[in-house]
Amino acid sequence: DTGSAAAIPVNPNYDIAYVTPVSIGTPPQTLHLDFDTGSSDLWVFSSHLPASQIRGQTIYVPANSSTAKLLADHTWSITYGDGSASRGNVYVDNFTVGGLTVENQAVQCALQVSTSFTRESNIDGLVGLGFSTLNTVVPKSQLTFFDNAKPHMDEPVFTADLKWKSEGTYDFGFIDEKKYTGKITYVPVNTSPGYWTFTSSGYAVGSGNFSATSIVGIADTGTSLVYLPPSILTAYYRQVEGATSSRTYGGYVFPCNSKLPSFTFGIGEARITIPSSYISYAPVTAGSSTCFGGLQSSSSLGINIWGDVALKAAFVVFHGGNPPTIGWAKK
Ligand SMILES: O[C@H]1CN[C@@H](c2nc(-c3ccc(C(F)(F)F)cc3)no2)C1
Repeated sequence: DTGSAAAIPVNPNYDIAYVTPVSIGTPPQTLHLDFDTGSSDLWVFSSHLPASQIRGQTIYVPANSSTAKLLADHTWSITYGDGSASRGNVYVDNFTVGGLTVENQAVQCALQVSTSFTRESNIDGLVGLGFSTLNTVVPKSQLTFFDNAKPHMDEPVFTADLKWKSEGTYDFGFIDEKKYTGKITYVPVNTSPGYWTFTSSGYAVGSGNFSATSIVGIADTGTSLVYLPPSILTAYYRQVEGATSSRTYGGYVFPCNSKLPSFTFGIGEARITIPSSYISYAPVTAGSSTCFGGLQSSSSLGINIWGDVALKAAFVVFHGGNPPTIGWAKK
């Protein structure tokens, strides 16, 4: 089996997150979910939520699905990197992404979501594509959509082709040669942390020399920006007129009309270059002439994160073989 579905920016001006249409249950209920390789819970806004916590999201109503079954006495609770959170109970139902169906997928129904989820009216929930060891369902943890689908897939892979301010694609079960140029460079993945953790071979700022240095980080489709060690940030932003690390805005900001260098990172011998336009991420507040950078410091996170600002510069293969690997190609 294979599947292919759109990755649609939730905001027309800034790539805060991407959502993908999925079908759940019988008859199918279509929701738009944020595919997140940095977590492993599949949860949705549901009919169990108080109306006060719903603001335009589409909800999943298990009672309206003839194939929904409650997973009795199972609950879940999750908190994301930005402090947003949700919790609830668990059903199993048919779950389809771009023509690829998993029967008896655990669909975690929200009974409570934090205000940041309520405010994000274009996200109806998340599909975790991390390793199933991170799933929060108790007393028995559940498998991700990818783990459930893998045995039925032509190849045990999914690919991310995210795009700057436009619609990209998530493919499941096959690698579309038309979506990239040159070759795909695969590197090992350390699955122990439960994320797609790999080691980049170094970086370069603009047209400067490549600095060969191992950067351990995660490929996280659910994170908007790139978070790297302070030394790399200093090397980058010292090339940007008027750039400062702002306590007010919680990161590097600069005048929106400043000229920005590109940023290149290494995958083995291969090089992926993030264009400067991706790094001038967004005005700090609507209409401001001060912009927030797409590269920020990971010093407060304890982990380096290659989020959407990096991922959308490449075609990325999440290969769920034994052992799993991650592949990067230019496009
Ligand atoms: O936890 C790490 C795993 N991947 C990262 C992630 N973060 C979110 C997220 C999505 C939507 C929202 C909200 F709608 F604004 F509330 C908040 C966070 N999804 O994946 C961080």
